[in-house]
Amino acid sequence: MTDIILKAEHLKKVFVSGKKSMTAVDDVSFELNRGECLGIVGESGSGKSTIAKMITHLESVTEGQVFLKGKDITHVKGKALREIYQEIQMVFQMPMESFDPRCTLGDGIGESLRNMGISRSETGSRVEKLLERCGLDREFADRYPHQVSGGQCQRAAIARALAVNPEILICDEATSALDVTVQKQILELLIELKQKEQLSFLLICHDLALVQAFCDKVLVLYHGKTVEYGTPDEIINHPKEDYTKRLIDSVL
Ligand SMILES: Nc1ncnc2c1ncn2[C@@H]1O[C@H](COP(=O)(O)OP(=O)(O)OP(=O)(O)O)[C@@H](O)[C@H]1O
Repeated sequence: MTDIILKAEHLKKVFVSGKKSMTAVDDVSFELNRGECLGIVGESGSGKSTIAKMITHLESVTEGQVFLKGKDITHVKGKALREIYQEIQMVFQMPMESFDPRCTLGDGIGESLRNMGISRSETGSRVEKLLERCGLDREFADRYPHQVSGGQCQRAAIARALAVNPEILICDEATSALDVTVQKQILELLIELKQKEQLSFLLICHDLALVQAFCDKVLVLYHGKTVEYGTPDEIINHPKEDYTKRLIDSVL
């Protein structure tokens, strides 16, 4: 039996500004199985990040529902919302910008642990383990964001996301700002986390080669609507819709 960890049903987001309204996401549904990766692809402005933001409550949901392990989390607040933050973490495109330049990477990675009341020494040893899990030596804990490369900083950002032991990682263009070799190394890290630790992923990206290598299912968005939803082989090698064909031609 498949174990559905995250499910979206008929998600809709309308942004309202004065008298104008704009539908960014329109009737999007998907399922993410535990230990799998769902890729969300589509041109700029198609609504990919808005979906991630609705799931993580950075944006409210206009219509539809989000279920985490069967529980409706669409409108939860307070303690229940804090629990969701522990289960679902995000990794963004610009790792340098996501760390405070005045703090060491170790401080950044350990912040959520200290907020949970974990002692400084226990936090320190957990940070070292997290760094090692993400392929960085423990001495990186003492470095500042400007003292590491983009790839190392992204590893540290993944370590920070993993600190609260989440079950789902949402990677929003997490490798886009990195050069090709480093992208591959980060992808290998994500594959390891998926295979060894049964982490589940939502991968928002433009890179269909990455989608092919890493995703179990793919959702293609166009103007906020689902164009296709299937396996990478179905979507990339046998696209049914013209939009998907054009998208593939433009990036492969
Ligand atoms: N807070 C907001 N207020 C109004 N409109 C917004 C807001 N956030 C996003 N939008 C609009 O919603 C649409 C979808 O944006 P979104 O960021 O989800 O696209 P995307 O597919 O992630 O794009 P990209 O690949 O460029 O990051 C865009 O037209 C965008 O301008």
